[in-house]
Amino acid sequence: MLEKLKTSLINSPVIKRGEYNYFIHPISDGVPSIDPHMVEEIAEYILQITDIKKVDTILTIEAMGIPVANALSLKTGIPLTIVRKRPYFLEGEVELSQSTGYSKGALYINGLKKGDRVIIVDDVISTGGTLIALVKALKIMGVEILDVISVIGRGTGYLQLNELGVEPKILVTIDVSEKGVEIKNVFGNE
Ligand SMILES: O=P(O)(O)OC[C@H]1O[C@H](OP(=O)(O)OP(=O)(O)O)[C@H](O)[C@@H]1O
Ligand SMILES: Nc1nc2[nH]cnc2c(=O)[nH]1
Repeated sequence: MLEKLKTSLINSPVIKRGEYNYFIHPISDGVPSIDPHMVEEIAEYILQITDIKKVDTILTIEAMGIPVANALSLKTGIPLTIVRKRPYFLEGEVELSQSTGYSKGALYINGLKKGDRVIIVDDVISTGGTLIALVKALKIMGVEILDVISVIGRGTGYLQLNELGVEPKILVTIDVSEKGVEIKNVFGNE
């Protein structure tokens, strides 16, 4: 399972962003181009491992969470809410600061209210900086997080989510070094 994802990940080029070994892959970068059959394979897999019935909206983060989250939204008919990188100044907008292994910035949540039940879908979890900030903000807002899914995982950042009471489901865990990408684990194959 997830053969297209695994095979393409193993061949991902790795560049330096500062000291950070950054892999380049269609799902996490849209580069070189995104194979819709790979997105379909991923979306199907996610629907097998998460209970989507009670979800009010699928929540993703601009930008590269969008392709997979949108595929899920189309397949399920559940609305898609995108956490953006620019403000909209709408009533109730929530700002949070995001940091990754190579960038810092602000994120803005609109369209969610207390009691909303969401699943968070993103493309990559690495330091966990993005999802930790988002989960903390959602808890303050009183939004109910039913599941957290990341297509690709690297490093140990996900462990800090455990401390927030969240067990992210990571479809494929990888190791990244200057030499390239290695597959460590596939979710459900434990
Ligand atoms: O676990 P972390 O260290 O936070 O890294 C994971 C985040 O990195 C990427 O976001 P980025 O801000 O690079 O934006 P992009 O999706 O627009 O590429 C990715 O989409 C994740 O949200
Ligand atoms: N494409 C890509 N996105 C990331 N987000 C956090 N780390 C990475 C990485 O190494 N590659």
